[in-house]
Amino acid sequence: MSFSLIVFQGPSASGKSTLQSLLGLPKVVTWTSRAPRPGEVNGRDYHFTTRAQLGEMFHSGLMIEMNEYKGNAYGTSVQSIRDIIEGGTPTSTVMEAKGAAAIKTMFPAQTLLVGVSVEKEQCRRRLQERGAAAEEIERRMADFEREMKELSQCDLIIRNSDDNLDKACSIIGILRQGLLHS
Ligand SMILES: Nc1nc2c(ncn2[C@@H]2O[C@H](COP(=O)(O)OP(=O)(O)O)[C@@H](O)[C@H]2O)c(=O)[nH]1
Ligand SMILES: Nc1ncnc2c1ncn2[C@@H]1O[C@H](COP(=O)(O)OP(=O)(O)O)[C@@H](O)[C@H]1O
Repeated sequence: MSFSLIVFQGPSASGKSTLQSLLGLPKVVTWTSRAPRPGEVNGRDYHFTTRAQLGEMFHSGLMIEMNEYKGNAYGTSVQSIRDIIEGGTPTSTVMEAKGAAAIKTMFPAQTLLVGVSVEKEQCRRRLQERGAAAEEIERRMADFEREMKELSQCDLIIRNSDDNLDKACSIIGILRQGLLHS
């Protein structure tokens, strides 16, 4: 396996960040206009910024892609992806479907798109447990079916249901072995 960029894609609370952490590779820190959640750290979880600054960066050619998700803007810097492709050290990131497709189109041979699937009601419960407000939960659940369909663009799909975490961990373990020892 010669992939240098692993992109996790899936509905909100499907478990993208959980599987990304289990994979244990360096992470691309992307940019967002959304407010930090409790416990999130600027520069570690995201570069938190304003929509205006993100737009300026995009129009100055500093961003490889910028996409909208549930009323907030998200984007990946050109430099962060260039560093990975040139450096060759496997690195991971999480993205919504359009950004993931854009990166795959730009770097097809280096990018592995990993879809994360889950049942709708489990997803809703996880969002509730994460302490999201009811309105926020409904906003994030509104496109659940579409987001599940969009997983068809992925190279592989990991089912991360409540009863399947062990198997999901095993798949991530195999993936890690393959990425680090190829
Ligand atoms: N296109 C794109 N999507 C991103 C980027 N960074 C994060 N995302 C995606 O934006 C969506 C919302 O992320 P977030 O607000 O952290 O909520 P989450 O869905 O609970 O992880 C998720 O699908 C992320 O994978 C980025 O740089 N570009
Ligand atoms: N297989 C699983 N079974 C039960 N809970 C899970 C599982 N995977 C993730 N979670 C929990 O679901 C919540 C959302 O996971 P997270 O990785 O933050 O999702 P995402 O990054 O897709 O928004 C977290 O509280 C996480 O601990």
